[in-house]
Amino acid sequence: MGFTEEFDVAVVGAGHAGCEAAMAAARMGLKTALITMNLDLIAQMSCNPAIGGIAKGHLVREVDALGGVMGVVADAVGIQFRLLNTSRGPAVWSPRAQCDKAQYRVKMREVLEGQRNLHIKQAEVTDLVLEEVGRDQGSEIRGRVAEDARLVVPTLSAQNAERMGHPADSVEGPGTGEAGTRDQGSGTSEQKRIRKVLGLKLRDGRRLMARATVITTGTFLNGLIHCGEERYPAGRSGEPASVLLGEALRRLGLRTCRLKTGTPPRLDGRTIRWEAFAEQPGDADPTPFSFRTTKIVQPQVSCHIAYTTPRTLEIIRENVGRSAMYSGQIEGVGPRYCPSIEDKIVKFPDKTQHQFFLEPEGLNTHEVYVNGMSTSLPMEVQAEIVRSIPGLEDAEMLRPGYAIEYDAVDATELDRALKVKCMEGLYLAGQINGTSGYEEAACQGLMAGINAALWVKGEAPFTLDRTEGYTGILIDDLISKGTNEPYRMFTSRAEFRLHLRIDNADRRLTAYGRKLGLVDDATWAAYERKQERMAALEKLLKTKKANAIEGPGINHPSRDQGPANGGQGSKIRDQATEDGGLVVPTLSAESAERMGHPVSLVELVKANPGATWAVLLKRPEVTIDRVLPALVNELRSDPLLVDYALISLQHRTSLSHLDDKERHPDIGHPDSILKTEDAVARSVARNEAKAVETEIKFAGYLEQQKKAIEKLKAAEGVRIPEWLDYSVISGLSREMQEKLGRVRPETIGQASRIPGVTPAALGLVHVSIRIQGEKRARGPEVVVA
Ligand SMILES: Cc1cc2nc3c(=O)[nH]c(=O)nc-3n(C[C@H](O)[C@H](O)[C@H](O)COP(=O)(O)OP(=O)(O)OC[C@H]3O[C@@H](n4cnc5c(N)ncnc54)[C@H](O)[C@@H]3O)c2cc1C
Ligand SMILES: NC(=O)c1ccc[n+]([C@@H]2O[C@H](COP(=O)([O-])OP(=O)(O)OC[C@H]3O[C@@H](n4cnc5c(N)ncnc54)[C@H](O)[C@@H]3O)[C@@H](O)[C@H]2O)c1
Repeated sequence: MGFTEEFDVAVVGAGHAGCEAAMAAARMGLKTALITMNLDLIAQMSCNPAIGGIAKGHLVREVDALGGVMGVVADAVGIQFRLLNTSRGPAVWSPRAQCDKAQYRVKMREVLEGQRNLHIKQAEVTDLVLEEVGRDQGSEIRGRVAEDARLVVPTLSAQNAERMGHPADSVEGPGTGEAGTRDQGSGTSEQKRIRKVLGLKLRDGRRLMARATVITTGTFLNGLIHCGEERYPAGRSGEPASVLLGEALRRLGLRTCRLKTGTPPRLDGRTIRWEAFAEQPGDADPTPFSFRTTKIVQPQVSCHIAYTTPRTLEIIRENVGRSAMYSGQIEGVGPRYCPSIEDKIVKFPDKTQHQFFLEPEGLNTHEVYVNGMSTSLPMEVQAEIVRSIPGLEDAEMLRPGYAIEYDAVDATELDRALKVKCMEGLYLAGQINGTSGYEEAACQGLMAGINAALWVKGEAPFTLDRTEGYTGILIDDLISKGTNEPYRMFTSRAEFRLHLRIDNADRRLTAYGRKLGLVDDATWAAYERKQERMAALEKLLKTKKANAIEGPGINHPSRDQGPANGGQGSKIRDQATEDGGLVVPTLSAESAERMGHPVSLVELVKANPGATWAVLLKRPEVTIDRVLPALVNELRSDPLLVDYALISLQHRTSLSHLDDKERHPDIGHPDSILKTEDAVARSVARNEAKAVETEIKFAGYLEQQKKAIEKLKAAEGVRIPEWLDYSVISGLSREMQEKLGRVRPETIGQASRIPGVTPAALGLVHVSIRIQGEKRARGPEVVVA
């Protein structure tokens, strides 16, 4: 037996899921190992060097609110911040940042190395060390049979076995397991053996024993890269595939599927004729991801917008048969929402051009990411496509695009804690569960790391439901429905969008993070101060009557538009008639006048004598950005509210061009120029104020959603016991038995979201819980001969 080490939690893979999982377990006080193939590629961005974006930004905010690290790291290395979707309501605003890709890795490694209890190791994990602890959920324990996934006999020291709560003799000696059993796709988890993971085998001969394991191997399991007719095994370009671990996981008998994703070519920026493209600068006052970030330190850069030409489309059409995607070479299903360029041309033949973005990969490199041009066409065709775009005639390709196929596990094999149902101590997170995207990976990693730690501590799992966060929605979707294409988060997946905003992620989740031990004292104190600030602002707005107003910018909505006011030609509504995701609560002065509405706040105040600001804020055309300048004196005189006075400051468009001498913030003077850090403070203050506005403006809708949430929670409250036997429920069709048996939903609510499960079937299940429960309580029936 080689060198063996012991840990509480082992995390396999240091991608976006693995980093969060390992940090969470270590911060919860457990001795944690993070094992990854290459230490220099920790938190590598396999593709787009950007974090966030629509709905993904929500996930990053939730990770941050719970005490995760993705937001803090992205803020530290972000080189272009943009708040997306601001022409729509606050429910769907979402932060995005282009990041310095190399710096992201360096910063994440620094964070990991600074964490007590966390041991980072470079190694390839090839196998699991397992023992069998029983069969069927709730069935009797059938003796312990030591075996590993490859049926190589593991041994465990008596001391270690005892520490893990087993009699030492139960794990020594040769295994007698059923050789090579594959229990794949049987549809009835009752038949599955329940096994426990004791540790991991590494390729270098080491063993690493752990009480819980989180596997986060991304696209590496049996990864196969395709570039035109060429194909070869790899985990990502330049990195080996994880073949042995892939085989070991297949032998566990879990249902798996084959998925595909792709990446575009990268260009040398020195060979691009930049003046041919429209520049797209970032926001002047960047919106950070983390509630903890007070300053954006990196110089900010621009991206550029480009379009395909008719010649580009012609080249792709002529060569589409040579794309690995269309030649039949790729079996895996690709991401519908991040299609390759050849996919776009085949699926949308009427579109005459496609937009893409030229994005710098970092501050110290000339490498440029061609966002929107993912492809698996042969390299020479890729070069031709690039050259067909004016401005890229001489562009040199640093790396070609490619597609990759990989194994993913059917997430209906997991419970809500992301634990494999038929295994003890084994958790899966990230792309291995069929998702696509760094943020989708990070939120799962965090939840799996937390739950692995809780399991080791002997505590109940921590789960989130669909009403609490996008993280809860993602996990519920995965474990209830599984996926047969890479799963990506969208705001449209949320039933309660107005309730699940980026601005209130901390209100929704930080108390949980605190309880779990992931939110430190300083963060908690800052969170509490923020709640006080917002409560004070709400109180001011609800009590202060808008009798007389003065101040610059308050009379003309066009002059003081905040980010929510970008919608042009929007229709005014007497009431905000849709949720915050859809309403554009503003109108241009011109159209308001045409429609006979008061556009001047002064006029509005005159027309509503005695009304409080909160009452006026309920009107769609009145926004907090317009109201706060009128309250600047009150804001400045209250230490709790002074930050909100920042909102009335003006700013320059490009922060990176600000000279120190020019920076002289003078709160209350609207023509002051902001310092860089004030720009962040301003965006933070604006988002807080916007949150208060949203709560006031949409109070009616929020109340309605609250009722719907309570209803959903009631359905979630009806638990389906693990012992429920679907096969004996009279009237339940075989199809329903198969669907319910495969997922084994935890609640009636979850059962209702399994595709194809009918209300009638739910009724039968509901009744059977009682009938079978009473039967169990009576005990086995005695048959008298
Ligand atoms: C080519 C490509 C294109 C992509 N395109 C898109 C896209 O278009 N849209 C999109 O949303 N997402 C895309 N992604 C996906 C995005 O990169 C992932 O969703 C995200 O990185 C997943 O995070 P993760 O933590 O699950 O895995 P990863 O970030 O892939 O990390 C996996 C980690 O596991 C380690 N590892 C693997 N096997 C072992 C082993 N046996 N032992 C030890 N360590 C191991 C690896 O070294 C790595 O550190 C793409 C990925 C690739 C590779
Ligand atoms: N699309 C890809 O090719 C790709 C590749 C690798 C990874 N990913 C994963 O997906 C996520 C990003 O994918 P995506 O394509 O949906 O989102 P994105 O972040 O690239 O784009 C989100 C939205 O912003 C717009 N947008 C794109 N680039 C922009 C820019 N430079 N500035 C401003 N707006 C821009 C897009 O049109 C889209 O509406 C990443 O978080 C990553 O996990 C995507």
